[in-house]
Amino acid sequence: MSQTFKDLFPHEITLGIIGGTGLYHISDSPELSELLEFVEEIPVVETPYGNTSSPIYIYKTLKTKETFYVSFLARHGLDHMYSPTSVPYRANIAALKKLKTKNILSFSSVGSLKQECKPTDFVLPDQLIDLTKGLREHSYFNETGIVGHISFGDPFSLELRKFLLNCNEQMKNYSQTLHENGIVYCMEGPQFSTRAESLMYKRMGGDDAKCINMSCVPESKLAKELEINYQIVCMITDYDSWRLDDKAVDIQEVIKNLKENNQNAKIFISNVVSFLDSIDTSVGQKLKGNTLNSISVKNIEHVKHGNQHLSDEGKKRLEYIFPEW
Ligand SMILES: CSC[C@H]1O[C@H](OP(=O)(O)O)[C@H](O)[C@@H]1O
Ligand SMILES: Nc1ncnc2[nH]cnc12
Repeated sequence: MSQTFKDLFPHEITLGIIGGTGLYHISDSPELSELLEFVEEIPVVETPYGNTSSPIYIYKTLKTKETFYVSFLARHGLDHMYSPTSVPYRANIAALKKLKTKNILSFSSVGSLKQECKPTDFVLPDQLIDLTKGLREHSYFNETGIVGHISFGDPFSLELRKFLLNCNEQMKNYSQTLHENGIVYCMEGPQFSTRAESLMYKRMGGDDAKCINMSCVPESKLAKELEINYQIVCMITDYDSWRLDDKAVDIQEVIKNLKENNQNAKIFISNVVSFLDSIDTSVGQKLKGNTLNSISVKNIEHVKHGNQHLSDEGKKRLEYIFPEW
């Protein structure tokens, strides 16, 4: 049974976690069960953009001075039913916005484009290159009758990155290799790249080309449109297909490292949850108002007073994601 937004959770969510391939739950982790108490399961949420890909699980922190709420959603569904092209990205991010989510920490399995970035290493990219092919809905403005062009020069939240890097630095006993910046490419898939494509991406990004996945677009763009801080954590499973003396990536190669990566993801999450007291809760404020300011001047009147360009459906959708407008 799906649930409408009227019944959603009353508290603000400080950290909304999105799990990717292989990461479908966080409640099975011994590290996390000491830090987080399960509060509520919100069944698949019905939004004006369709249903979310999974229920949203809500937890509260146990060991922080202040109580924070943390949520978890599985990007591809609990049974991995949605391909990277068919994930209901707009519904997922809209539901997180409705839950008053301030920060999104998104996990993704990626191929490495650099020798030093080894399978099971993590990357916290600071840039992305969109290679998707226009098959996914990339914006909340489509079909509304208004036009918005948000700034996306910094696709990931600088403040959230700083907080995450700080958490990582403070965890002295944490041995996971984390590459602290670089470019993540997002391809359409579902097939992996050819060797020629893989080599081209590697050369195109030079030293900064770190990894490739199929899912941070449009997720990151939509989070920015809804003024939610967003950072992707890339977990390397393979060397993609640029190493000509090695075999080209296949799913068996990816699966080999999924278990270890997902265990490390849970350790990463526990580190972050342990430090939530030090998160700057005003970080989201920087994005506040950005999207309204990105709407073309002529359209502002449509938002405020409505007119023939704003359809009833468009209005319903905008009301869901931006009730403050
Ligand atoms: C299973 S390999 C390709 C698949 O894995 C990644 O998924 P996610 O980002 O959700 O962890 C990649 O983006 C592809 O969707
Ligand atoms: N080599 C690869 N290309 C795209 N997405 C991936 N996810 C995991 N490995 C990948």
